[in-house]
Formats: sequence, C-alpha cells, structure tokens
Amino acid sequence: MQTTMPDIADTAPALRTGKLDWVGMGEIELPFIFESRNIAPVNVVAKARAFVNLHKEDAKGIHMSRLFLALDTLSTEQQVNPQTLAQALDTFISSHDDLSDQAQIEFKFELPLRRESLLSGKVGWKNYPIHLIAKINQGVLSFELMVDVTYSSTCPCSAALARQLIQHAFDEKFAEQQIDKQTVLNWLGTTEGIVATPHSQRSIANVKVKLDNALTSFDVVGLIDALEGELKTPVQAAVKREDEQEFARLNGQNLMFCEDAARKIKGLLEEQEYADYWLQINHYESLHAHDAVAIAVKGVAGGYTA
Ligand SMILES: Nc1nc2c(ncn2[C@@H]2O[C@H](COP(=O)(O)OP(=O)(O)OP(=O)(O)O)[C@@H](O)[C@H]2O)c(=O)[nH]1
Repeated sequence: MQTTMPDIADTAPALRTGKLDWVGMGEIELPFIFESRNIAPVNVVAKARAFVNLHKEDAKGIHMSRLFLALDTLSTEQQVNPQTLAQALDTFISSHDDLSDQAQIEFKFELPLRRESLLSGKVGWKNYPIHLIAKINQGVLSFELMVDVTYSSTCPCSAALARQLIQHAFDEKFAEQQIDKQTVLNWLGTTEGIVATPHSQRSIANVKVKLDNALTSFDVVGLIDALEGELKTPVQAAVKREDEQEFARLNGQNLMFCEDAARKIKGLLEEQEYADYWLQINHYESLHAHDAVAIAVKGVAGGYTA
C-alpha cells in the first residue's frame, strides 16, 4: 500500500515567523566541467554552497533537495559558464515560487593550469584556488571571481642592508687604491663577496573582482596572467637552473613591501575597469613570525569594504 509521506516544509507551521536572508547548503561536493576563455574545458572538484532567501515569513522552510538537484544537473548535464549558472539560479527561484526572490551559488575549487618556465621553455602544472560566486536578486544577475596568486617578495629594506654589508666587505677586502679587475670579479663570485642576502618570502595576493553582469564567458586565465605579469615574481612550476637564475634576477629587480605589491595590483585593477574590486596582500614573512598584510578596495558606494 502506497502511503503519502508528510511534507513538513509545505505544511508544518514555522516555530517562529520571519524573513531569512539566506537558507541553503554548504560544503556540497560537486565535480563539474569549468569553462573559461583560452583554456580547454577542465574537470574540477568544487566545494559548493547554494542558497535562496526565505522571504515568506510563515513558511516552515525551503526545499533543499531542489537546490541540490539543480546543482547536480549543472554537474552532470552541463558545463559551468555564466549562462548555465544563470539557468541554475533561475531554477532555484522558480522551484521556490512564493518563497524566494534571491539566490546564490558559490564554488571553491582549484584550477590546474599549464604554466611556462621563465627561460627554459619547460612547462608544468600549477593549481590556482578559485572562488566563484553567482547571484540573482529580483532578476538581476551578478558574478564575482576571486583568485589567489602566489609569488615571491624580496624585502627592499633587507636588500639595502645587505648591499651595505657587501660594500663594507668590499671596503675591507680592497683597501688599496689600485684594484685588479679579475681579483674583484673572482671575489664577487664567493660567499665572502656577497656576504649578505636579503630575505624573501612566499606571498599570496587574494584578489576579488566584480564581473560585468552581461559577460558571456569567464576569463580566469586573463586575470591570473595580468596579476602575475604585474607582480613579476610568481611562484614557478617547472624550473631548470636558467629559470632559477632569471627568478633571482626578477626578485632582485622587483623588491617589494606588501604596500608595493598592493599598489601595483590596485593600479592594474583600476586600468582593467572592474565594477569593483577587493584585494589583500599577504607577505608570509621569513624575518618575523607574523605576516605583513595590505588591503585595498575600489571604493564604490555600497561596494566592497576593506
Ligand atoms: N528546509 C530544510 N530542510 C532540511 C534541513 N535539514 C535537512 N533538510 C532536509 O532536506 C530534505 C529535502 O527537502 P525537500 O526539498 O523539501 O524534499 P522533498 O519534499 O522530498 O522535495 P519536494 O517534493 O521537491 O518538496 C528534507 O528531507 C529535509 O528534512 C533544514 O534545516 N531545512
């Protein structure tokens, strides 16, 4: 005998009435194919969050399974791009008739990219943490993209102090007026010659941009390339000795405090005319046990705050 199952989401009274800003699910494991400009569609495994608002004050709850199944369609029957995300958000709203008029989907995943070495022509994989947010609010879509770019920063203060030590060592070693070029050249190639080296640190730029609502495709690689090009010392994948030497040169020619890195990225994002941006620079200090951090936003009214 078939029995009807109770559906308390529709029938039970709410313990207490009131609107809620977001209701849904977090930490959903979701493999999908991600589409972005200039790369082949790529399989990723995301952690997803899916939400609708609950604006019907006396409704007991939303229908979680409807959100989950719309995400499953995105995962198994589609590829993730702005159009399919918009469709999923529409499904969230249409499956919640009178309950909701806002929806959002968030994905966190690692995007593996082939990255070229600095000089040797070798190529290797590098994973980039991506955070993608798609929202619909009373029919208006919006997309936000956050990427983390890891790079090396060499301290300009430490570099100046190291140079001074090198000058002192030179002064002590070559007190006489007449100096033999070959002797100096040889000495510069020893650890006594370069008596001190500045400290560098692995650093991460967290960058969030608000994308054009009407965009037809994501361009994650474009954003990552622009950020790495601006910083000049991104962490490398494949490295031969010639690449390592070029990396040392780039570090020496791009000394930066966290403020320098933040201003570089701010300048870049201003040029790219994003509707809004937020950036946080983290220099994981090797001199200190604490980090150096700089934060900046575009400063749009009602937009991101620092
Ligand atoms: N709304 C809500 N549902 C929850 C929560 N925790 C677990 N669930 C479960 O999510 C499941 C799916 O809910 P629904 O989407 O309403 O499932 P359904 O009634 O089978 O699906 P429809 O017939 O489409 O409404 C239910 O079994 C709920 O118990 C919660 O905190 N809130």
